[in-house]
Amino acid sequence: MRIPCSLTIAGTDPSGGAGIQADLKTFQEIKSYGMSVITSVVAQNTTGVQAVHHLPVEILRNQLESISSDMPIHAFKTGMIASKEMMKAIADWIPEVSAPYVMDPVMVAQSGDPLIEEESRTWLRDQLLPFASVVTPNIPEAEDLLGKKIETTEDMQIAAEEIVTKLGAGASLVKGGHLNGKAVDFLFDGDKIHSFSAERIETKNLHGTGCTYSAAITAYLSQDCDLVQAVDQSKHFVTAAIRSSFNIGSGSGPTNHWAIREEAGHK
Ligand SMILES: Nc1ncnc2c1ncn2[C@@H]1O[C@H](COP(=O)(O)OP(=O)(O)OP(=O)(O)O)[C@@H](O)[C@H]1O
Ligand SMILES: Cc1ncc(COP(=O)(O)O)c(N)n1
Repeated sequence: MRIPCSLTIAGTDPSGGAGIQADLKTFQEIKSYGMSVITSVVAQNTTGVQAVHHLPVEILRNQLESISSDMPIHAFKTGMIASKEMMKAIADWIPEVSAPYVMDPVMVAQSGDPLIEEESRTWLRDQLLPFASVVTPNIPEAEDLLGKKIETTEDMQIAAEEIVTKLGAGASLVKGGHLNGKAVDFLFDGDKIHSFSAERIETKNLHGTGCTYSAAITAYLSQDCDLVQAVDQSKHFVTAAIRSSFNIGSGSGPTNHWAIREEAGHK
C-alpha cells in the first residue's frame, strides 16, 4: 500500500497554531504521513513574535538531504523562508524531487511582525515561485508579488491569473481573508478561474489559517487529488477549523485542526 507522504519546509510556532506545528497537525488529520524541515526557530505566541533564530543554511541543506535520500515525498510545501541564502538552498534541492510544490509565500505574521527579510522578497518571486505547482498568497502578499493594489474580488481574480502568466507559477490561489464580505478565494489553474467561498466567521482567532490551508492542500495533493479538488476539500478543512477555533492565549488564538473530524462525527 502506498502511504501518502507530505513534507513542510517552514519556521516553527511553539504556541502550536501556525508554522511547522500547524502543518504537521493538518497532515495528521488528513492522513498524510507528515515530515518537516525547519528553517527558523521562532519564539512566538498568539500575541506576536518575540524572537527569531535562523538556522544555518548548511543544516537546512542537511535536513533536505536527510529526507530526499531516504523518504518518499508525494507533495511538499514551503512557508517561512527568511533569507535569500535559504531560498537558494531550497531552489537547488527542488529539482531532486518530482512532487507537487505548494508555496505559501509567508512574509508577515498576522500580528504584523515581518517573517522574511525585505530584500529576499524579490528572490522569492523571481527564483522560487516559478517552481511552485501552486502559490497561495493572501491579499497583502499578492499585492507585494505584483506591485499593485488589490481592492475587489475582480482584482483578486486578475491577480491570480497574473501570478501565473507574468510570474510563472503553475497555479495561483489568492485568498480573500483580508477583504470584507464572504471569505472567498480564487484559484487560477493555468486555464480558468475557480472560486471557493464560505461564510465569514466573526472571530479574532485566525492565527495560522494560511499555514493550515496550504498544509491541507499539500496533504490532499499527496493523496493524488487533482488541484481543484484539493483546494475545495482544504477550504472545508480551514473553514471548519476557524468555525471552532480556540479562545486560548490572549491574542489571536489558534484554529481547531480536528474540527473536520468532529463535524464528520468521528469524535
Ligand atoms: N473570518 C473568516 N471566516 C471564514 N474564513 C476566513 C476568515 N478569515 C480568513 N478566512 C479564510 O481562511 C483562509 C486563509 O486566508 P487569509 O486570507 O486569512 O490568509 P492568511 O495567509 O492566513 O493570512 P494571515 O496572514 O492573516 O493569516 C482563506 O480560505 C480565507 O478565505
Ligand atoms: C513560522 C510561521 N510561519 C507562518 C506564520 C504566519 O501565520 P499567521 O499569518 O497566521 O500568523 C507564522 N506566524 N509563523
